[in-house]
Amino acid sequence: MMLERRQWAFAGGSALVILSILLMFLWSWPGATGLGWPEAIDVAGQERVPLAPYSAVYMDTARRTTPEALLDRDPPDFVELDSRSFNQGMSPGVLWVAFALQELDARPRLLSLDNPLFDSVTLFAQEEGGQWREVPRHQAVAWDQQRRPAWRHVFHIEADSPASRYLLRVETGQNLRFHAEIQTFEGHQAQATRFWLAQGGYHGIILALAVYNLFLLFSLRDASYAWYIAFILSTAGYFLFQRGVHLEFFPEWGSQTTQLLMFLCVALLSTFALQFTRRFLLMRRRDPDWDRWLRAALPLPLAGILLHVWLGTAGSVLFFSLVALAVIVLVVGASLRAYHLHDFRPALYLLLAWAAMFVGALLFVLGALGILPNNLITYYAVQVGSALETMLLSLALADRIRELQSEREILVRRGDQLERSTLLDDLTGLYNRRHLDRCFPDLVARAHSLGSPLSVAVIDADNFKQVNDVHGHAVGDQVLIRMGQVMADSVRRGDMVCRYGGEEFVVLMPGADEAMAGEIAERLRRAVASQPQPLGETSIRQTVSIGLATLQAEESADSLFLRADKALYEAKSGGKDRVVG
Ligand SMILES: Nc1nc2c(ncn2[C@@H]2O[C@H](COP(=O)(O)OP(=O)(O)OP(=O)(O)O)[C@@H](O)[C@H]2O)c(=O)[nH]1
Repeated sequence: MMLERRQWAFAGGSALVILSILLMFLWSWPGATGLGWPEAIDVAGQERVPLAPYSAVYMDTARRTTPEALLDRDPPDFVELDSRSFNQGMSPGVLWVAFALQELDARPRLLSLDNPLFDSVTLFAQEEGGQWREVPRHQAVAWDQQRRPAWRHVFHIEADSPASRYLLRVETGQNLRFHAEIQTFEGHQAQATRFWLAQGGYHGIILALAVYNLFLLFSLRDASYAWYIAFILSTAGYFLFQRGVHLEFFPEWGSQTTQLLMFLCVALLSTFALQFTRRFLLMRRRDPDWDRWLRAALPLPLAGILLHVWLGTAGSVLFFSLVALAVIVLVVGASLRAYHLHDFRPALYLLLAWAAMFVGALLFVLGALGILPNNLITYYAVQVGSALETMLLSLALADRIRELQSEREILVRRGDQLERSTLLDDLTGLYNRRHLDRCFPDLVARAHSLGSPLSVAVIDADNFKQVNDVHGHAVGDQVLIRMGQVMADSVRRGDMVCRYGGEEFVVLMPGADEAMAGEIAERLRRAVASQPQPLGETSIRQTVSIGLATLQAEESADSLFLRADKALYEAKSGGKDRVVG
């Protein structure tokens, strides 16, 4: 019984929700209406007046080309739109904007649209007799000083014969979003100047950073610089085409070519962003799991270009929006992982860079949706975000080099330590036999080539077995350590003292002839004998026997060593605690 009541409640609730959605849908469904004219705009004394608040907007899915054809239908079949922000997303038809103008003041006016990428934009004015005529396009002076129709959809509203009613027709296969203003010539000029300043500033920053990082690429030979340059150039390319900068120089390119170039730039910048992130964060080595996802996403942008013809403009916009979203999720995820999981500090700059771009895009979208005012800040927000992103990425690269260098230094230091530890004797800290074997032949060769003397002493502790037997191995070790210190202190700087093994030592004396070597060896013998190893109340006096030999002409290292060893044998058999050589 309980279960049944619950089922009823569930069904009732669902029905209520579905009903309210249906009602909301019907409520918001725009009905067909006749063409209504909004209140006439009074532009007198104003430099720039936005058109949106003073206009009525209609969607004509039959895509009629003239006002006569549009108004001919009875009952009318076009639909009045609620929005006054000229932002319809992907357009299902032709947008008609109706507005009326009050008598103009003495200054001529222009109607200017900020989006240059529409397929066709026409302005119609109603004559006294009721018939419609096409308003001529504004002839602008281009970069080559030639006058030609403005590429930015600008219409010349004649001052002497102001028509009271106007119809603006906008047709496009892409996003139907624009901002329109009625401007004086001066207002128009000021806007154009600001536009070129902003574009010049943005592309200047990108170019400067591209050149700077190109130098770094050549000197550091790190592929992440190449991917960075490719990424910022394709991003700049996107803005160049999106803003219509190229149309100033190539007005014949038109909206279709521009659209394709924009898709190409988005595909390239997505690919380069992925590659840059993979390389920058050394993902193949440090985060292979996440790297697999980035690699899997790599072919997507290219596929979008290949599928472009089949997808059409609307499909391509959707496809590339999804690709861009996937790329953002992947690169932000990779940066977060690098920072949090692997403590890679440069990833923080990367995150800041993506955040700058994201905030810029958000402001732009909010401006476009009419949630924020559609002003200079929101209009240029993406480009400002992109410029900030570019600079932060450049900082990220610098920080990364510093981080990698310090990592490398630690490795080198560790390597040095390792290298040193393989050359030194564990017990005494003197050089070990391996180092002696490596250096001895080199020193002999150098002595021969320079004609300088070289002597070698082979030293053996006397009766050392007794020390071990009487006092134990640990005390024996202490005696060996102390002997090593005393020997190292007794020789000259540049002489090399090695522990050859057990209680046997070797001293190489470059530059020491027979006499000098004898002096050094005698000093060493005396020093060892006169500095006993303290042991509780008493001490252990240790002596050494030394065999000496000095390099002869063309003698080999082996022969020199053998002679010194023989001399040691003589010193031992001669009574120990002496130098023979
Ligand atoms: N404590 C200690 N003893 C060592 C070490 N290496 C070798 N010995 C000892 O040194 C002693 C060498 O003894 P022998 O070769 O008989 O020579 P000796 O007693 O010094 O006699 P002579 O060389 O003839 O004067 C042995 O008892 C070895 O165990 C070491 O690293 N530590």
